[in-house]
Amino acid sequence: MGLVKIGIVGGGKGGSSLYKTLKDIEQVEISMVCDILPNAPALILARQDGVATSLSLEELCAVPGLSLIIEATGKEEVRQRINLHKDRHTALLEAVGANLMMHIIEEKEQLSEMKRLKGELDAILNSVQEAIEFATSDGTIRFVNPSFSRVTGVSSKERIGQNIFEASPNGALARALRTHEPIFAHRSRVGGSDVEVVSNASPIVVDGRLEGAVVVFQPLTDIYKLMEQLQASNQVIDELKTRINQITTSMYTFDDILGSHPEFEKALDLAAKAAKSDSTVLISGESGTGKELFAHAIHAASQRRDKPFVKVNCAAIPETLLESEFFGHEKGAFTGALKTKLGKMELANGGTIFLDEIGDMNLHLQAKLLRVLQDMEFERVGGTQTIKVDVRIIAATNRMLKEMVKKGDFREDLYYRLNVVELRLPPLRKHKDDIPAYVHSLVLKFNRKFGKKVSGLTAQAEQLLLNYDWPGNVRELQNVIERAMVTVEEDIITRKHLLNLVEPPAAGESAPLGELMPLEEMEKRMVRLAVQRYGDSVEGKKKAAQTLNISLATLYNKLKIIT
Ligand SMILES: Nc1ncnc2c1ncn2[C@@H]1O[C@H](COP(=O)(O)OP(=O)(O)OP(=O)(O)O)[C@@H](O)[C@H]1O
Repeated sequence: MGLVKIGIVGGGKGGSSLYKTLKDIEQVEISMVCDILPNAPALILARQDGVATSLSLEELCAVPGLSLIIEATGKEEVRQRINLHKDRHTALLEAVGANLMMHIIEEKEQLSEMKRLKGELDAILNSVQEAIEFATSDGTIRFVNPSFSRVTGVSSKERIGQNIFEASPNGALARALRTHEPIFAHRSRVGGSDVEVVSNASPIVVDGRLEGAVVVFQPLTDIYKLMEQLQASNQVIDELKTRINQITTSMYTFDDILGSHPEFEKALDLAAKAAKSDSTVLISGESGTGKELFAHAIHAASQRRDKPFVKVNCAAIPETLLESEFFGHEKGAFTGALKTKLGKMELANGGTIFLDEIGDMNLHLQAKLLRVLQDMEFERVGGTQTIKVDVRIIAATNRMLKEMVKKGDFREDLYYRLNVVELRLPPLRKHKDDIPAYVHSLVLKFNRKFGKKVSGLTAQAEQLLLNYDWPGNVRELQNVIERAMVTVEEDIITRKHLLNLVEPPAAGESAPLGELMPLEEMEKRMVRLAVQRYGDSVEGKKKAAQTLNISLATLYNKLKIIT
């Protein structure tokens, strides 16, 4: 269809509303608008749009090719004049007819808009997972979406037309209609089905009048399923957190171990061989000789290097918890066991477990550990299921296990089971030749840490270190060098920086240990000596307290009095 060219006569209220409606219709071209008043509203609009305007009716009638003239003044006289001047092919539509036509156009537009909205709404309602039901104010059910039938098993055919006050009188929809109030998180069964649901319903009020209400609901099973999934995910997260906190990979390798004294080299060779096998290793040596360092290095050089390295300090775990620490526990196994917890054995699966201070493990647990070493099987505390693991054992002790076996404090069978490869680390006093190399590497390390440029030690200072007996071994040497590096202001460590650190305390406190002195004085000296030896760190203080056979808290109290 070609363009319908229209002229509008009359630019008042009627003319301008006609103008507005017609100008948006694609097939229509408004050729001209005329009125005797230059500022008639339709004329202003037309000018804004670039549409021709005129003050003369005759001029409008003369526009060539006009299909239609709409007379919007409602005046008989105007109609007659148009008839007189218009081309005989041009139709004339009077205001009444024009209004009717406009009304039809508007209705048609509204209808197509409603159709579009309905299409969109249908698509939404049909695609949502939640069930939706609508009822009018008298309770007649008018609409259910496909999810409604999926959730309840009741077809839309069955449901639509029923009355909600009979079908589901206690449901959220009926309540919203009764109370005119929204209803939230309402739990009920859908009438006509056995499905328990959680619903939200809202009344629909138009111009203050209740038109109906709509309910949206989900079956409880879906919500339970989600909750279960959430709980399961949380449990996995918790377990992973625990694992991450407890598992470390080995932090040191053989490259971090210094020492070339023949006796020390023997230990290194044996450790390197042990790393290639899967055998259990028992590392013995005084405190601070590097037992843990060796354990790390063995793991790092073994086939298991990419698997966990889990350390258990057998002396630090309270006896009552030792078993649960090792083997884990089931939820509710004892008061405080709020959830299932994996033990160190399970955490170390595939890797290495380092049993530090093994000599401090009680006999009951020794028996259990022996069984585990033999079968690599155990049960969690409070559990019945046998758990099988593949773990390499490295144990360490600074106690004379053999002596303990003789006294009956350590199981002989366990001792032999652990002692497959025995690695004895010599005390530092037995390989003092290595001291210069240790010192060199420590000076480099602390230069980096403290931002200093210390080049080394004077010969006298070095001699002082070589004369000392190093009861705390390499750890004590580390502490001494660290303290000296903190105090040194020059670029070389001299004897004076070390004196207080490696010699018995000066004047007043200098009585050799063979001499008698007040017990109180003796205690102070021992506390000082222990902290000097093991260092100021918490770990150092723990060891000092352990060696002095007092609790950490007591050690802190004594230090407060001394300083
Ligand atoms: N041969 C070594 N080369 C370099 N550093 C060493 C050596 N031996 C020990 N160390 C260092 O000394 C410190 C103490 O070592 P480690 O903790 O391994 O001793 P330990 O024998 O396990 O002590 P404890 O029995 O008190 O637990 C660590 O910082 C370690 O890195």
